[in-house]
Amino acid sequence: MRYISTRGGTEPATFSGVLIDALAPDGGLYLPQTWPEATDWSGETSMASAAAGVLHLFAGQELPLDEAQELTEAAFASFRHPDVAPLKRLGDDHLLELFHGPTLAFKDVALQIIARLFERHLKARGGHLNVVVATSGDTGGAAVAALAGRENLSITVLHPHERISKVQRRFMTTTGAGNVLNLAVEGTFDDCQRIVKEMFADRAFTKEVRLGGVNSINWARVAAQASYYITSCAQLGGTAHFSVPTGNFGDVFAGYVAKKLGAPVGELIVAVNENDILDRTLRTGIYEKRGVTPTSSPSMDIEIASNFERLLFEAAGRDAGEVKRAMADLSAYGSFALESDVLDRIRDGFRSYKASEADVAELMAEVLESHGELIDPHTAIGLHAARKRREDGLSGPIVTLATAHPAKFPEAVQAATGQAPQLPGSEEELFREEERFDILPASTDAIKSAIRQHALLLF
Ligand SMILES: Cc1ncc(COP(=O)(O)O)c(C=O)c1O
Ligand SMILES: N[C@@H](CCOP(=O)(O)O)C(=O)O
Repeated sequence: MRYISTRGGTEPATFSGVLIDALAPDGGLYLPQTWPEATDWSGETSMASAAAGVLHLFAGQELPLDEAQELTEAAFASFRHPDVAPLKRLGDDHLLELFHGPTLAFKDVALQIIARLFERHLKARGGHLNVVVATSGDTGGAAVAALAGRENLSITVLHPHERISKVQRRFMTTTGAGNVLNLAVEGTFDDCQRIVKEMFADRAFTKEVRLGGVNSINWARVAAQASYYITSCAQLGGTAHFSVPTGNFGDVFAGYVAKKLGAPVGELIVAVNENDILDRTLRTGIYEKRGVTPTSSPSMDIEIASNFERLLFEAAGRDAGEVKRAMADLSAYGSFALESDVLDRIRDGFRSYKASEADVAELMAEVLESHGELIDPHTAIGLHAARKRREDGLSGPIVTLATAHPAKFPEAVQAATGQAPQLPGSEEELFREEERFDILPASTDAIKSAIRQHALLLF
């Protein structure tokens, strides 16, 4: 299996190459050169086995199946639930709980795997890697939990200053590990992501510090996340639709990948908060930036949905020219227009719904009252969209991805429900440990020099 860039400017790369590169050298995102033949996943109810199967499919002999299985079992050993991602029934709704990992969000699934893929790669090839990650709250914590203290790896996390929850921040800033650097950027998540992409675009810098990435720009992230779509369909015994709380479009794109691999994934519902750029795009065909508003679901306060580029490439018949045109328009004018045939192809598999802040609070309260369960604001947005879609006539099971534990957003959950969510287990220690982070302007040069200094201390 080889990988190509959505912008068409790179030689086909190997799975390891893509794992280490993260972003393609031409600024595009990697995708398999061709999709593998569809597989029958109907018996695949185990997360470790599904994830191993997917990784082996995409890596081929670079990661034999038995080694992949060992790796995914080790990755999920720290999860609090024996099923890793249990599927739960709530009246007419299905919730896929993806928050039983070390940092209580779905990001743990792929990050625990990627850390082990990196370690395996560095053991075989030598050298070190300075990982950089942009976060709107959850990827950062999951990456820190997965990489803190690992040999030959360092991690720098950029989060938007004062735009994430305290619990999210503490997951990143309290490890005390020497290989972790936290930078609070005076800007939005989109600024953090832009800075990461600008650093990757500077090939001299990338080589100098051996830059690595674990955001969903990294193909291995998206591939690993396809596994829970596969296990959900297997557990439900056939076709399932999915409602996905969406920001950077990585998770919902993983559903598209699972479908490409042969899993009976039905419709993919893009559930968004008041930062509704994706909903507007699916409705009008115009992707247009209007600025980001802070909401009670901060992880989804995103305007540049990085992985939409992968879908655009697919829907445009893999025309890299079309992708380059759209991305150039986005940076020059803050918007781009989809051709009508491209929009039709996207609408063929995807629908979108937006939840207001009032919808989110109302639904959190209703779920507590009707089912005695607390859900987090991101999950509430997914559930809201699933219910709307059912009202609009979609039949068959709709699985809502429960992407975070309610205790990551205690203020929002308590304000909506009157109940304070409890952190499971020893995470309460989070509030005893001292935080370590520096505040920096949203300047790529300032971040680069912080990374250089950190790397010099370590390697
Ligand atoms: C809790 C939570 N829900 C939903 C999302 C959105 O996922 P994606 O960015 O893959 O669209 C995120 C951020 O990634 C998140 O942290
Ligand atoms: N919501 C994310 C934003 C980064 O998304 P990623 O999937 O590209 O890592 C977060 O919580 O950090």
